[in-house]
Amino acid sequence: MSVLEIKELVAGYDERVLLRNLSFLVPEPAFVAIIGHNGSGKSTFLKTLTGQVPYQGQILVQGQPLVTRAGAMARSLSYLPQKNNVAFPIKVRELVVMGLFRQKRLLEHYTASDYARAEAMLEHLHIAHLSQRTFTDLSGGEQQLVWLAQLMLQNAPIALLDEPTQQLDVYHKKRVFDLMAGWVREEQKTVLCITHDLLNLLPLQGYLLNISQPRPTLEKISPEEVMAQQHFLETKALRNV
Ligand SMILES: Nc1ncnc2c1ncn2[C@@H]1O[C@H](COP(=O)(O)OP(=O)(O)OP(=O)(O)O)[C@@H](O)[C@H]1O
Repeated sequence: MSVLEIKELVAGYDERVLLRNLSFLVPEPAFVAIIGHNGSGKSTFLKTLTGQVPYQGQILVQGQPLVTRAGAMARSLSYLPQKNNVAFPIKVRELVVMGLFRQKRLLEHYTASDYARAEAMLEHLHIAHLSQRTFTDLSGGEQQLVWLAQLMLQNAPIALLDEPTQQLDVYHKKRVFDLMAGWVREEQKTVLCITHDLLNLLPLQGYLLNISQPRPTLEKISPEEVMAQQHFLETKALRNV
């Protein structure tokens, strides 16, 4: 059974089709970098997978059509949007422990062992020192790392990430890509990650999906392929602008 299969997907907004006849198959757990020009439809694609955008065609998640499995979908997919606002002061550890929500019943309290798992995840991401801080006081980059900790705690088989390294410094960009690659390798997760940081992809194993291409397909990551796609993006303007 494949992890994710997309067949002839067409999606977009009123009057405006952004994704046309997109087809690809992720046969086994893998890292997939989704690249493309600004406005090419990368976020729209992840929103389609999370049921926020209407579509035609077929989306099979672990062999099952997306439409028929609204409840099950919550367990299969985790999603980190590009903008994720928190309007009230909350401690970092409280936000991270919420990653366990799938395993809880409504209004069930988080236990000491849940908090221990949240703290261990913060440790894994090297941000244990932020645990007691108020989330809204953190820098943009620190906040991104906290969201990543929450997402990883969700432990879904497929993680969808919309530019998770956008606000990070060069050290943390590299670290987050290493973490995602390790997650695929060691925990057999599938990661679909939107990024403009093509050079950070060079050492990784996995695939590129360039949404700006007329017929996007999964291309194996290699230095040559990364450079070819970088050249394509540098020299070709977005078609429908
Ligand atoms: N809810 C919406 N209704 C109408 N148009 C929208 C909506 N959301 C996004 N768009 C438009 O769809 C296009 C694609 O947006 P999308 O966010 O998917 O691009 P992207 O490839 O993720 O871009 P970026 O690299 O800049 O994040 C944009 O032109 C955007 O303005």
